[in-house]
Amino acid sequence: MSDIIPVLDLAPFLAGRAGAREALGAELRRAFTDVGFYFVVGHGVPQDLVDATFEEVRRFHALPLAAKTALAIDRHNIGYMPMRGATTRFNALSTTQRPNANEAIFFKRELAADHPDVVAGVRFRGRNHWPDEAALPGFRAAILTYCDAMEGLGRRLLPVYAAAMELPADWFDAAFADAMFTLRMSHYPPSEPIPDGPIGDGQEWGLAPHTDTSFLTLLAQNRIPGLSLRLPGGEWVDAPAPPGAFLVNGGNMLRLWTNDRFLATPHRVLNRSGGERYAIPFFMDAAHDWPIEPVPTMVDDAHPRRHATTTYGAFMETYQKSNFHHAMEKPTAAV
Ligand SMILES: O=C(O)CCC(=O)C(=O)O
Ligand SMILES: [Fe+2]
Repeated sequence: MSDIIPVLDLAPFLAGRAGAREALGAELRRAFTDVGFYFVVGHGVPQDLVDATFEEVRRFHALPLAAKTALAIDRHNIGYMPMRGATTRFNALSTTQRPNANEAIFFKRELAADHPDVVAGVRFRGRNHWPDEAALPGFRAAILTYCDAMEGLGRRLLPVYAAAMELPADWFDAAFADAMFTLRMSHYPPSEPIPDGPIGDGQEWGLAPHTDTSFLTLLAQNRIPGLSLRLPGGEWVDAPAPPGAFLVNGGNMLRLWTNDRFLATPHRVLNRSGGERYAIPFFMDAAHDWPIEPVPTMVDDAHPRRHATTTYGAFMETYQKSNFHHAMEKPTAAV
């Protein structure tokens, strides 16, 4: 399936086979030490659901622009971000100050109007912006179903992450009981040559090189290529897309939890397919106020603690200001 990216089969673990969690944990640890990406198969998510969600992202972006801009992205980072609405600035990898050539709509956990966090205006705990049911029948229900399936898969993976860190199986359960998550539904038009420089091999980036912020990113396999990732040796490789597998990686939050012992591998998108490309990454993190710090098994004399305790809310506030035009106070230098 892939020579470079390890493939983890969840089926024996989900069937309750003795020793399966520990065996997968060892594979996961190797994946995050050597590559920073892995495929998961035997995950229990029906392919029909993935196919249906790709169809929904295509339907959404085919709406008239006015219907999309009516759902404009807000301070919770929920809603529609227009084409070239973000510039990757947060990390030292970025060679560009040029905005990314994609548009996207972001959804988070569906919260009721009377949820205490909504009432209190807690940042990143806002309400989703849905298109009119008449304009896009069935869209909301389909997206909620996909988010449930992704949250379920993320949750099923947590005991394996605990095994990879030599922690008890339930170590992450409480932290992720009310997990933060974001479904990003992106549209990348065919890449355009740019007149004034060698960025992206003379093309405009669909998404410039970046690391994710997440603990866990679940990326449904794409029939349209365009994603590449940077191996620890510095070489960029195109991500293969085996059918039925999810491509999984971790971001800055996983580094925080693991005291920088697990990789957050850079990746980028350039849509040279000649057609439209869509993607539906699902990002998962601990609850909004959960204290996030290096787990005890990742700190020792040889690996002194490298991060102060933070929370999703505090971390993301800083990140958003640096990268998303709608959240910016002033342009920030790369850090
Ligand atoms: O479009 C893709 O395949 C990946 C997107 C991605 O890396 C992101 O949204 O963070
Ligand atoms: Fe990413």
